[in-house]
Amino acid sequence: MVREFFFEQRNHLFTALVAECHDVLSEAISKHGHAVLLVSGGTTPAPLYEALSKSDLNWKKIKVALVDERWVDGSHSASNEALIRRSLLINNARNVEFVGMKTAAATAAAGQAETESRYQALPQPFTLSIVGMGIDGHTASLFPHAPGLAEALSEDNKQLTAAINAVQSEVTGPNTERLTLTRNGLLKSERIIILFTGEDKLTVFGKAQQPGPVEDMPIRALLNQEQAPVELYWAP
Ligand SMILES: O=C(O)[C@H](O)[C@@H](O)[C@H](O)[C@H](O)COP(=O)(O)O
Repeated sequence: MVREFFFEQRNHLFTALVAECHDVLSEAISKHGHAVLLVSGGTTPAPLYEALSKSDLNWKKIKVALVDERWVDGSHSASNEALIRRSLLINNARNVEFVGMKTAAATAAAGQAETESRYQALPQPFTLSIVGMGIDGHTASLFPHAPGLAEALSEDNKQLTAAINAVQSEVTGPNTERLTLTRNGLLKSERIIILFTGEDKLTVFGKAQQPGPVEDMPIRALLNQEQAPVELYWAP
């Protein structure tokens, strides 16, 4: 069951979402002495990250890691690590511990083992994962019918991360080589927040909430489960 939070304006959405992220992370620090925030890339979340970077959280107690990454260098315009460094690891959050996914390996598949060991070293459960959704129903880098998807979605796959080659997707652009949290990696979060905007994506999300193959709309992996509470934050 997804708790849905709809807003008439995006600025109202981001104001509310910053407050929730602040409360969730603060509560985790109070309870566990630390918090783990997993963040996605894309064009939507930067206002959230910029506002969150100014909040008075105890950032020394927080680890930030990626939900997924395009297999490009940190200097590349498509790098999610670069997005996070310029939009979240600034202001009060400028010194927060950050765990990236990209390694020196030539491909995501070759780099996955090193990235997996980085993520296995993160405290579990993760506190909060912020994920987006593409118009094709993907989330993280779990793209419909992509090579590597079945393994990444498998309930038997205990790996936290997987390599995906999103060659079929019409939304990835040239950066099809991806490293992503798996279904089970995502469900290690105490809370998952799905963040997207626009009427078109809301229509797609409504379709994803209907019965159908998870391979057709991989965001269904987050909807058809009882392990991690999921919230949707949406505005037009
Ligand atoms: O690496 C990425 O691009 C993201 O992790 C990806 O999963 C993103 O959340 C969706 O593609 C939505 O992207 P937009 O916010 O740009 O629509």
